[in-house]
Amino acid sequence: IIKTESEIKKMKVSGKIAAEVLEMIENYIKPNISTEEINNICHNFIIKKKAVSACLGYHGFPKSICISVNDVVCHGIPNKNQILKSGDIVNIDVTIIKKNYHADTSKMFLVGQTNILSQRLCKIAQESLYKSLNILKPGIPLYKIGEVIQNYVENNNFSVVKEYCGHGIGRAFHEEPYVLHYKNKSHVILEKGMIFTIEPMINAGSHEVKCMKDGWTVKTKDHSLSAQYEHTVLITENGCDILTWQKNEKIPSKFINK
Ligand SMILES: CCc1ccsc1-c1ccc(O)c(O)c1
Ligand SMILES: [Mn+2]
Ligand SMILES: [Mn+2]
Repeated sequence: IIKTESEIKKMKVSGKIAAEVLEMIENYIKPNISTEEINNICHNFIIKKKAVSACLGYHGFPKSICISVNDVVCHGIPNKNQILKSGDIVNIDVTIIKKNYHADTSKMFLVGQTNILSQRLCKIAQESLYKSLNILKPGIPLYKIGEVIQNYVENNNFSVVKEYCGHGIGRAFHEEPYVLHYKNKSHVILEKGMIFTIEPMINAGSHEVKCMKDGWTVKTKDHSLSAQYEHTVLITENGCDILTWQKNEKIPSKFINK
């Protein structure tokens, strides 16, 4: 769905708030904090920004953000008995609504001392998102996103989760176009004014996942680590505008359009 100029203005405001939640929480991500506490800190910040969480109550989700630790792929439920420890890798996924317009973003946080595999998995996951962001402009086919991500991830001996995808976003949390993170044959062509997320989930082992009995928590089938990064992007005249960009976020120069 193509957004009008006034809708784009509102989406930029929402995107900034969602990015600020992830910037704000950074200093709290240390050993011995519970994921429930992280949820509450983020919830209160969102309220202070006169916004609301889009996750709370969405299909019955019980908390305000998703926190997915280690082999949890996505939709981890904040829990007072889940205490972060040194070596954990943690995805915090934030979706807020401000004046009816959504913005959705997530990133990885490394707790204390993490091992080389954890660091490499997070790096490749983030770079796969950046490589896809770098090709975005009106006229390119949507399937190029999945092609770029899957090629980069598999060339680095990791795998791409297939069960979950990126999505159009605006007045609704999820709308067309749906954005696959692996090779596909979508006929959709990117147009100026399109707004959607790209949110690749990358596993250290097999791409296979399974949902836990709580009906939410998704884990890797082989218990390997998983990492995810997500941005909400706007397709512009000559490229894209990352609406959930963080102030100190930088695309390593090797990914800047030559
Ligand atoms: C907790 C929100 C939720 C519930 C069912 S799917 C989902 C979700 C979580 C993170 C997302 O980035 C997303 O697009 C959807
Ligand atoms: Mn998200
Ligand atoms: Mn999303």
